[in-house]
Amino acid sequence: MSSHTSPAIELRGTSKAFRTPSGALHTAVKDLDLTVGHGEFVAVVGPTGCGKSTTLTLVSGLEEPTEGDVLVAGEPVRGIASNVGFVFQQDAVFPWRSVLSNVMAGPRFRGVPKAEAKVRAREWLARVGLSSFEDRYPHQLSGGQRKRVALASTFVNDPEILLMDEPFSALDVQTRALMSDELLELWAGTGACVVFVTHDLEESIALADKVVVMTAGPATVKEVFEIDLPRPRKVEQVRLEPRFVEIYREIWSSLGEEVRITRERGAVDA
Ligand SMILES: Nc1ncnc2c1ncn2[C@@H]1O[C@H](COP(=O)(O)OP(=O)(O)OP(=O)(O)O)[C@@H](O)[C@H]1O
Repeated sequence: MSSHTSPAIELRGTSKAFRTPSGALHTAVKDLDLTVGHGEFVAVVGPTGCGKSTTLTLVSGLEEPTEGDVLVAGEPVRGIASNVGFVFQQDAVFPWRSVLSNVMAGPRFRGVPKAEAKVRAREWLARVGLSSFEDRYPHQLSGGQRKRVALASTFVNDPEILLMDEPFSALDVQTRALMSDELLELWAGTGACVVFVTHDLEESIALADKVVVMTAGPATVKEVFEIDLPRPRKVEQVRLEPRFVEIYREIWSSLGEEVRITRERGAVDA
């Protein structure tokens, strides 16, 4: 039974090793301890290839840890749970379904009657500003609009946990800032906790309550920074504040070191 006295997500001494095609073991995540509270927005930053996505796949139940525990609401993760939503870099939309049908799909799969699923889908389409696009197909939308469909399709299922893996990295800079603001607005009303993986330190500070810096691979938590910027935030405004710049410098001095280690390894491997 899940309990609100337990954190939303807890990884304890978690490791994950993959068998490579040559038969060797590759450790992607090692002795990782991480706690995410209910309703908390946590961003995870780290050098490329360090194990950020693997950490998300462990929380999602798509992969099992080799060692240690992965708990959601105090219970070990077994398979993909229905209270977890995902948004990835690639838009997880059905190309053959209209916008409305895409947003209805999650509730329909969960057994919600068609009429009710339609009402809920329309509510979320209104919130992401796509009411007049409900009959369109994904290929008839811009990248930002497709991302809004993906967000509506995720939030319509009332997820308690939202896992996001570089969701906005394929978007242009302006659309990216708009989507970040929209995400904050959508999230604010839900009480869901978010784990948001990104390469972009500015994005992580603008969005999150906590920024987790991962080490050069295998991933483990190096440092956790509390982001004491007030909410509600607008990403384009908050990044100009002196406190933002201070936090950026502080985190970069930790993250930059791991990025350098990763680069130097790359130079040696080359
Ligand atoms: N299924 C797999 N089999 C073998 N190795 C894997 C597998 N999945 C990931 N890896 C390896 O584990 C390491 C961590 O990968 P992961 O995708 O978690 O990193 P990341 O930090 O998300 O990377 P990026 O920032 O570049 O997206 C990498 O070296 C990757 O090659």
